[in-house]
Amino acid sequence: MSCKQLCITLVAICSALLVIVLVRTFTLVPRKDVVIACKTADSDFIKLTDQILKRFQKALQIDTISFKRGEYNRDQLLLLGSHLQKSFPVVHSSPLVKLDIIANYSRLYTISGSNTSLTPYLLTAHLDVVPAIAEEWELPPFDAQIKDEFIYARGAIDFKQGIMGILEALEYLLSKGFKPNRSFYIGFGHDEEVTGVDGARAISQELQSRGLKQVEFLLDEGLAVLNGFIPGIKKPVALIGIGEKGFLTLKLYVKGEAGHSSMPLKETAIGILAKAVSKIEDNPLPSMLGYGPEKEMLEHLAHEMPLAARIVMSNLWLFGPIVSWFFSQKPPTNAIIRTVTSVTMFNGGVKTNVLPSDATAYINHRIHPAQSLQEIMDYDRAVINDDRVQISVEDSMVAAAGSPSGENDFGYQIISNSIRQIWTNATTAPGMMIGNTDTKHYKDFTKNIYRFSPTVMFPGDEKRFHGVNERISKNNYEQAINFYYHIIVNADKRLLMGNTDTRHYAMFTKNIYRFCPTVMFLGDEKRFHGINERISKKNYEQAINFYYHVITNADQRSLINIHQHSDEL
Ligand SMILES: CCCCCCCC/C=C\CCCCCCCC(=O)N[C@@H](CC(N)=O)C(=O)O
Repeated sequence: MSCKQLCITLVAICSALLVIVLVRTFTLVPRKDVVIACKTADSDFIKLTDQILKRFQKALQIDTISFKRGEYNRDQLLLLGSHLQKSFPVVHSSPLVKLDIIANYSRLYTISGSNTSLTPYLLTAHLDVVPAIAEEWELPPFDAQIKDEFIYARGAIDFKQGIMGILEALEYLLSKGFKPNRSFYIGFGHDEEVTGVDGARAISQELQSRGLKQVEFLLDEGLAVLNGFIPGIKKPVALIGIGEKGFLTLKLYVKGEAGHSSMPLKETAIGILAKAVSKIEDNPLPSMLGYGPEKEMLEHLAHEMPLAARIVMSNLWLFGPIVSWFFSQKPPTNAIIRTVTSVTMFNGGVKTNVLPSDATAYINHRIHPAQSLQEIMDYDRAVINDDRVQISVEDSMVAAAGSPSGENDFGYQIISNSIRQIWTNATTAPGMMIGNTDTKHYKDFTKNIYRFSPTVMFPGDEKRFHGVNERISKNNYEQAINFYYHIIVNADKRLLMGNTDTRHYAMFTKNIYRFCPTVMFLGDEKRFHGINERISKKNYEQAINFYYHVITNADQRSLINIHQHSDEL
């Protein structure tokens, strides 16, 4: 090949790449329905009254701690149960609501809708919390005191705002005479923090034993309304978890030889294990960017970014390695691109002058959906590369596949629209839940599983999960209640509203109307996208005349000149 031919080929390749890059950059724009913003002045806005605030604080003061599987504060769970019972009298006395206590502490509410042809949906949350080291907190973790408009308490964002928010919304709706069309379930597990095997699993079994085969969608705790977490985006980003990382907890064990510390061996069990753990920390797993839900997330968000970032994020096939490096720099973004590794426990030795007879460490991996448990085990074994370290699986779960997040996916769009009604300046996108939830116990009921917590977060707040100073602002708790209100109201519809092309014109006007000049009788609705779609000749004539009048009427300067027929002029 001559030099000239080489140059032409290179220019052709670069031009082709440029075209692909630009086409992707400007065509990846997600669905945006026109939603009616929820305003504090709305007649159905649920205001955070003193009473509502007090019962939330009371729920937070009850320390429903889970310690390990089967080990949780049973008395406190019962106390929380009676607090819910007292706080929501309408919910607990409504003929539309049936409550079952499952496995002694978990709660399953069945809310009966009038239209049995609609598939029910499921809202879930958990009653338990993780322990808290009180001395490290600014305010005591189980007092629920308020400072600078924030309520500080263990469970404030994980996840008693969900429990109380859902019940406040339902109490309000029922007290206003709400009678749902679509049935729904509310499941509150009591041991989510220790994998939900006693609570959520039992709720799921109860639903199965009732013959429930399918739910339309499931909404559980999950990602949040994030401010400043995603490089390049200033506005809040509400991420809806469509997938969930798996986990793998490995036990590393080294058998040593006890003896007198005055005559040490070259290496002790603790020393051998420390080296293994150190190698694990020094060798993070590779980035999987582009192979899981994070790809969809970045492609959804690209159009919100400045041009350079937009080009990069729309074309991960080309710029993946740069983005991987960038995302690796901070724990929250690092968590979404790879399987992460945390050494969470290390035990060895019994006395200062005794050589340890053994040592144990636990490694907790959160697994990216593109990787298998076996791959991670093999990786660790190769990195440790020391047969004296025995590796065994303590617990595991494979990652959950991505739930649908398309333009016509009912559950996803209901959640996305409800979010945008509350956080009107937020953009929504599918994401990957980096922690684990109770959703694993419900996966047989639907592939439409979504994980979203109505929690507003700023950088640094992620450390409050299971950490110190967990808190929620009063305003955010009010938003959480109203978010669940809208979920219940929106999900009660049969079909997605705004399922038309109008969303593509939303930027031009807020005056968007949807009407078909079609005469319908009961039963005709099945003809839409069904069989025997038809229109009468007369109706078609009416349709023509309807559009004639739309055009002539809209041609007026203002409403006063509207007339019925031209012969009336
Ligand atoms: C670019 C986007 C970055 C994403 C940033 C995420 C910021 C933080 C948002 C949500 C964090 C969610 C993590 C909390 C998990 C809460 C649930 C939980 O704790 N589950 C337990 C359950 C268990 N024992 O299996 C868990 O350990 O995961």
